[in-house]
Amino acid sequence: MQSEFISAEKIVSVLTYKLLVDAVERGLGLFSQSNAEDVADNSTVDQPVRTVVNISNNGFLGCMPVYVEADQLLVTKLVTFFPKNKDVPTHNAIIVVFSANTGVPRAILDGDVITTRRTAAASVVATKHLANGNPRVLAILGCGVQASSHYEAFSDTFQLEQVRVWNHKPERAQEFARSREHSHNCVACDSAQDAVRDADVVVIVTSSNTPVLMAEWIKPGAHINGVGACRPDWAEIDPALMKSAVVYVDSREGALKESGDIILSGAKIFAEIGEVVNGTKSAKRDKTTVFKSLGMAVEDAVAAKIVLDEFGL
Ligand SMILES: NC(=O)C1=CN([C@@H]2O[C@H](COP(=O)(O)OP(=O)(O)OC[C@H]3O[C@@H](n4cnc5c(N)ncnc54)[C@H](O)[C@@H]3O)[C@@H](O)[C@H]2O)C=CC1
Ligand SMILES: O=C([O-])C1=[NH+]CCC1
Repeated sequence: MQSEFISAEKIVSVLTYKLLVDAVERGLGLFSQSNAEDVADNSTVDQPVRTVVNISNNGFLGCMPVYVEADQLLVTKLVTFFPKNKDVPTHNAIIVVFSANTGVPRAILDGDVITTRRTAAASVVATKHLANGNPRVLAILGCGVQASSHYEAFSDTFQLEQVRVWNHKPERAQEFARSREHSHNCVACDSAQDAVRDADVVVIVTSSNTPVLMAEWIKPGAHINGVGACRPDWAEIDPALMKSAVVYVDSREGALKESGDIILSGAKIFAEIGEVVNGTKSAKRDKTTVFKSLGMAVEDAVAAKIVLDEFGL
C-alpha cells in the first residue's frame, strides 16, 4: 500500500472558498436527496451519524465515514476536539480516502484545513439560501479558528459593510479585529448583545456549553448560523430563540442525536438545508432563521475531492 499524504500547506493552496461553496452546496443536496423517498439512481450517500468516543474530561474522538456514490468517494475523517488545549489547536483531524472499487487507500489528507474551511462554506451556503437579501452586517461570536474561516468565507462571498466580533475574553476580539481592520470594517464589541444588534447575519462559533446568544437581541428576520455546541448536553443559543426561529439543520438524524441546541430546547426542525438546495423545502427568508450545523462527512468528502482533482490524484 502506498498512499500519498497531502499536507495542510498543499491543501490551503488549492481549496478556495469559491470551489468549496459550490461543492459543499452540491454535497448537502446529495445527502438530503439520498434520504428522500424517490432516490435517483447513483445518488446514494451512505453516511451514518458519527461515532463519538469520549476521553474522560478532556474531549472526544469523532469517526466520520461516508460513501458518496455519485463521485465514487469512500472517505472517513477522524477528528478530535479537546476544548482545553492551549498551545495546540482544539480540533485536530485526518481524512483518509479509499478507492471505492477496491477499498485500497488512495490518500491521507491533513483534516484541519478541510474541517475549518468546509464548515464555513456550509454556513455560507445556508446564508445564501436563508438570509433576507444581501447581508451587510455580520456578527461573529467567538474568535477562534472557525471565526477566522467564517470571516474569510463570508468576506469572499458577500458585500459586507461591517463585521462585528465578540469573544468571552475581550482581548482576543480586539486582536481579531485589529489584525483585520485593513481588509474590512471589522470592529470588536464589548458584549455579544452589542455585536448582534441589528446584524443581518450572526455566526456563533464558540466552545461554550451554555447559551451566549439571547433571543431578544436578534433583529427580526436575521439569519443565524449555529456552528458550535456539538454535544447533546451542550447549547450556545437561547432555547427561546431556537423555538421561535425557523430551524434548518445539516442532518435531521445527526441533529436529533448530537445537538443540545435542538434537543434541550425541544425546537422543531423545519428542514435540512440540502432540502432547500434541492427545492423540496422552502427558504423562509422573511422569518428569523437558524441553521444548526454539526458538520458532516459528505462535506469533508467533497472537499477532499477538490484537493485530489487539483493534484491529479
Ligand atoms: N459544525 C461544524 O461542522 C463544526 C463545528 N465546530 C465547533 O465550532 C466551535 C468553534 O470551533 P473552533 O473555532 O475550531 O474552536 P477554537 O477553540 O479555535 O475557538 C473556540 C472559541 O470559543 C470561545 N469560548 C470558549 N469557551 C467559551 C465560553 N464559555 N463562552 C463563550 N465563548 C467561549 C473561545 O474563546 C474561542 O474564541 C466549537 O464548538 C467546535 O466544536 C468545529 C468544527 C466543525
Ligand atoms: O464536523 C466536524 O468535523 C466537527 N463537528 C464538531 C466538531 C468537529
